[in-house]
Amino acid sequence: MADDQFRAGFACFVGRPNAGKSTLTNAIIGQKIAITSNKPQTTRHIIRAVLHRPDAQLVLVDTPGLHRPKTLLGERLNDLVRTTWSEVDVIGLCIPADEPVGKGDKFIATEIAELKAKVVAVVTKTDLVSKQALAEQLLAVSQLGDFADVVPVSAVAGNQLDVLVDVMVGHLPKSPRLYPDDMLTDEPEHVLIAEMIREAALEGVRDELPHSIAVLVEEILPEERLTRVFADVYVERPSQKAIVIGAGGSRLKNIGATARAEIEDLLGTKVYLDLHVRVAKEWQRDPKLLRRLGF
Ligand SMILES: Nc1nc2c(ncn2[C@@H]2O[C@H](COP(=O)(O)OP(=O)(O)OP(=O)(O)O)[C@@H](O)[C@H]2O)c(=O)[nH]1
Repeated sequence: MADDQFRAGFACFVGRPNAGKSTLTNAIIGQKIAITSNKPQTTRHIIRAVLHRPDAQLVLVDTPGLHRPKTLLGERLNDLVRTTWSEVDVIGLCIPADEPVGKGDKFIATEIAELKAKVVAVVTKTDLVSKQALAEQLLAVSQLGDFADVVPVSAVAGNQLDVLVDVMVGHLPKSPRLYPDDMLTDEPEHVLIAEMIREAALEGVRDELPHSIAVLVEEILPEERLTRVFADVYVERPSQKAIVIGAGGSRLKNIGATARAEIEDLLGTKVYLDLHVRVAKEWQRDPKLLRRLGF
């Protein structure tokens, strides 16, 4: 491949909560980097993952969903989303195949139409609908805006992912590589680890808890035979602390076991995980704590 033909650039997936953005990012990269959950709005950090090809380098940026800001956290998240949108070359607007195109999709489509990025409409979760329903959805989606392309995919079934990547790469500018060949993500390890713990802590808890949990990794200590990880799980109220810990500490034990297995995969060493649950009243409204938590 001649160097002057090489393409490289940034892309992100946007769409309403639960549209399948994180799952799609993971499926494309083939490694669990962004954090998925069946609860809306759990993606907190911008996580870049780099897809290397002989002819191109696609840098994926994961953003949280835009939503009505009710707290300082909500406002910061929205600022973060808009900043990201303005910096990428390609935006994949994700719309699930199994839900009608709605006001939320229209709102996002209109917002991103103003940007320099090429917009590719991505109809996600195609494994959930019939061919007929998919055809109708593709039509409805194409009427939503002036898209560079419309691509149906299923991240779960692994359908059309290569087509989507080809299309996105085609819209990247000609550019030399932006990152070294062996780099998959530029997120510091502690952010990935915090997300793994957060994801484990969210499993199976009530719907109102997700926004009340935050995780801060205090220390990562590599030793000869294992790595010690010290982390705090922040909740807003004592009642939430009780939920996270569970009867006799049983839930916290499970959270620790699940997260530890993932952290061991990430670090490639045995891990000793020290988890503490702390109550920080209204952490979502506390600028100092938000900054410590990386927002
Ligand atoms: N059947 C099916 N389910 C999917 C597919 N992609 C995502 N999902 C499910 O849809 C839900 C939401 O997926 P996420 O990837 O977390 O969605 P998101 O858009 O990142 O969500 P937010 O973080 O809330 O913005 C999860 O339960 C996924 O398992 C798919 O291709 N097929």
